[in-house]
Amino acid sequence: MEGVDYLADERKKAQFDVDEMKIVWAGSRHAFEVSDRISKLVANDPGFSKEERTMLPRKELFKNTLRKAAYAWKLIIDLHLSEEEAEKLRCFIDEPAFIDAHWVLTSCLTLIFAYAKLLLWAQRNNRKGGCPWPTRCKFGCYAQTELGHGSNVRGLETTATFDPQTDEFVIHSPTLTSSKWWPGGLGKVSTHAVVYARLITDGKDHGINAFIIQLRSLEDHKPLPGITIGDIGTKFGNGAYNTVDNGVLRFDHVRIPRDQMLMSVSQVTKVGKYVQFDVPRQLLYVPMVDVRQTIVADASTALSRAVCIATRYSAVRRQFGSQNGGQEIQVIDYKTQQSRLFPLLASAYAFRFVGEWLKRLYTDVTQRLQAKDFSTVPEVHACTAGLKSLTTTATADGIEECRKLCGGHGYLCSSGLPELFAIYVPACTYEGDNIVLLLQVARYLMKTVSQLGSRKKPVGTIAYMGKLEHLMQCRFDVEQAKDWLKPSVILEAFEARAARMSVACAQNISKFDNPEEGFAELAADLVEAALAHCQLIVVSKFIEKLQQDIPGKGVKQQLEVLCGIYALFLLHKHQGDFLGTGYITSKQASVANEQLRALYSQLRPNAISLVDAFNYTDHFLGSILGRYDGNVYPKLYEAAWKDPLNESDVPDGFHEYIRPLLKQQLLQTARL
Ligand SMILES: CCCCCCC/C=C/C(=O)SCCNC(=O)CCNC(=O)[C@H](O)C(C)(C)COP(=O)(O)OP(=O)(O)OC[C@H]1O[C@@H](n2cnc3c(N)ncnc32)[C@H](O)[C@@H]1OP(=O)(O)O
Ligand SMILES: Cc1cc2nc3c(=O)[nH]c(=O)nc-3n(C[C@H](O)[C@H](O)[C@H](O)COP(=O)(O)OP(=O)(O)OC[C@H]3O[C@@H](n4cnc5c(N)ncnc54)[C@H](O)[C@@H]3O)c2cc1C
Repeated sequence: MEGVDYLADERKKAQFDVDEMKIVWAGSRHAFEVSDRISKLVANDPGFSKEERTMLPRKELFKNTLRKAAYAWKLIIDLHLSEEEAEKLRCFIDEPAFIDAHWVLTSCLTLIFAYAKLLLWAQRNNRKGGCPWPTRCKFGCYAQTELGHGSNVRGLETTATFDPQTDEFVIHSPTLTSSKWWPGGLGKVSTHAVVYARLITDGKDHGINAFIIQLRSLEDHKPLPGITIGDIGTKFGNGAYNTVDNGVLRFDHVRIPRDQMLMSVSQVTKVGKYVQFDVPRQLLYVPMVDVRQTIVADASTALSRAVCIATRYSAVRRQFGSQNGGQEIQVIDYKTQQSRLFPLLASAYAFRFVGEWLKRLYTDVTQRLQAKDFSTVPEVHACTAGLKSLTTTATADGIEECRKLCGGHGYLCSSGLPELFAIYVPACTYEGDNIVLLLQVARYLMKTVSQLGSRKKPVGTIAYMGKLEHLMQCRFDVEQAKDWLKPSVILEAFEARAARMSVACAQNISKFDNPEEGFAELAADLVEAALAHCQLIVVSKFIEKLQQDIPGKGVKQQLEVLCGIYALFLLHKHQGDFLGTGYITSKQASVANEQLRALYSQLRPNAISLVDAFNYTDHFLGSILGRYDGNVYPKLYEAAWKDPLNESDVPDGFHEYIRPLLKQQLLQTARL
């Protein structure tokens, strides 16, 4: 970095080896090197400039995204980038694009293909030597959601009716509400789609299945006969997610060959016989599990960006307290600023580690699926659904909090925060609404509690339920603030809270004659119990990370501080749960808060270096407030003049609208 470093004094305060922390954040030395190299490649290439993105009209914006995607594609080929490098390229280009759904979702379709040797379509194409979907010469999207049906997948209306005469399925959108609505990449780019539709043979409805359907001509890109496609319209925020062509799609009796059904869970034979395989139907939902775990991994990236911006700016910004004409106080030194900012910094690290763990859990389940072992599917579904919900809600709220932490300047697009929020906030909705997903976790927990008496021992993330008797009775028996730093103490507190909340829900449900009615009535409590369970997972994975060998001067100590802040901040925020379930007393809660304040003070000198450890380029941050060198004011001033409104002193429309008003006012004044 060239020029004066206005944050140099802050950087000198660090009590740990920042370079080693960069490796912990990246996951490994290799991951760091790839990430560092690719982020610099993107930052130094004017082809990936993000300037003016928030000022472009939609059509120009979208065209620019197509240009960037094509350019990225060319780089991947010319530079022979590996999958890992290409994935980093996608991340650092930092522009949601039609291609995201293609990359993310088609990769898990590969899994379905690999798993299901039953896939006739794939077999046929392999025989010919051609490459079946997914391939880089076609663009795909994931067309599940409809105008009238999103969360309730079983309620989808699109039909796939088998015609044994021609050995084809007839794909149809019978109502307006059955129009596919939202799929990213569908509106203007995709040539193919994985379409979820109700399978009908011989007049019988067999529920939802997936089909691969060509949508557009590979010659002139026009929709194929019987297919209507378009973009669904401009979305929230300037720039932001408007780079993506979320689309609408209708079918008018479109015919596709029988072998374009994804026959991983069931099959339709040539004579129209429906055969269900001896595998769970939930395998059809595996793509959602895959994307959810990716979203968890991405949450730490989005949150850490916002936190990096807010932390650097909080060290630059000064308000009040000037003595004898000296400098005012850095806002980062206010305890209120620390109590809002540092838990977000700790959350970014916590989400990083839980994301790494979830990836391993997901890799494990994919290997098991190939060996036809479905035993861990329910747990992986609960973990991906719950952690997707927890991390995206906290990240979206956290980005908005960072905007507020930056005062008025945070509201400027040049702070990078409004666009980051607008791009990120739909993560709370896509790939499953966050409340709907927590209710899935709650179902899993209620099932676990109901099976506790049986011989089935709870394992994995619900293993703690196996010691329910102890967790229902134990009391927190330490008095000193520093006791709250012991991992065993923290863990037991979170386990007892989660277990007690689940058991209370189960007991209340059992008071209803109909358990489904009880579940519906108690849904709000169940969501809180599910959240408590998910928070326990995040805390326990952070603690597990600390049990590893972590090299580098002071690195482990900083992570211990962050872990303590994450856990004690949650304890403070959800004090009602911990007190209500009777595990701690109000005195102990207040002692925990005392410890939390002490941890904020320990973190303070390391704050800037802890965000430097994310190793983000200024290009990726896209924020004047978060600049590495802290040179905020001159750059804000300079940027203001680049706004199109400042191209002339007298704005367009002045002579047309304002001047006549001024004249009128002058006349009125003269008359008086
Ligand atoms: C890197 C970022 C890129 C970002 C790109 C973003 C692109 C966005 C794409 C999308 O948004 S795609 C569309 C995503 N849509 C959804 O997520 C819909 C949400 N709804 C659902 O997932 C499900 O319908 C449901 C709400 C989870 C379940 O509904 P329902 O109660 O009707 O149950 P069933 O469907 O009958 O399921 C019963 C049984 O199945 C288990 N289960 C549910 N989902 C899964 C799953 N994904 N994996 C494994 N198992 C699953 C569920 O727990 C039940 O189990 P049992 O209780 O019977 O044991
Ligand atoms: C940017 C973006 C990209 C997307 N990309 C794709 C894509 O590529 N492919 C695709 O198929 N889809 C896509 N989607 C659609 C997305 O998956 C759905 O919008 C999402 O699953 C939520 O469903 P919904 O819109 O039906 O919400 P709804 O279910 O209608 O939610 C509305 C409200 O009802 C509540 N609610 C719903 N059901 C329950 C319940 N059982 N109990 C309690 N409360 C409930 C919710 O919490 C929410 O508050 C995308 C959406 C967005 C915003």
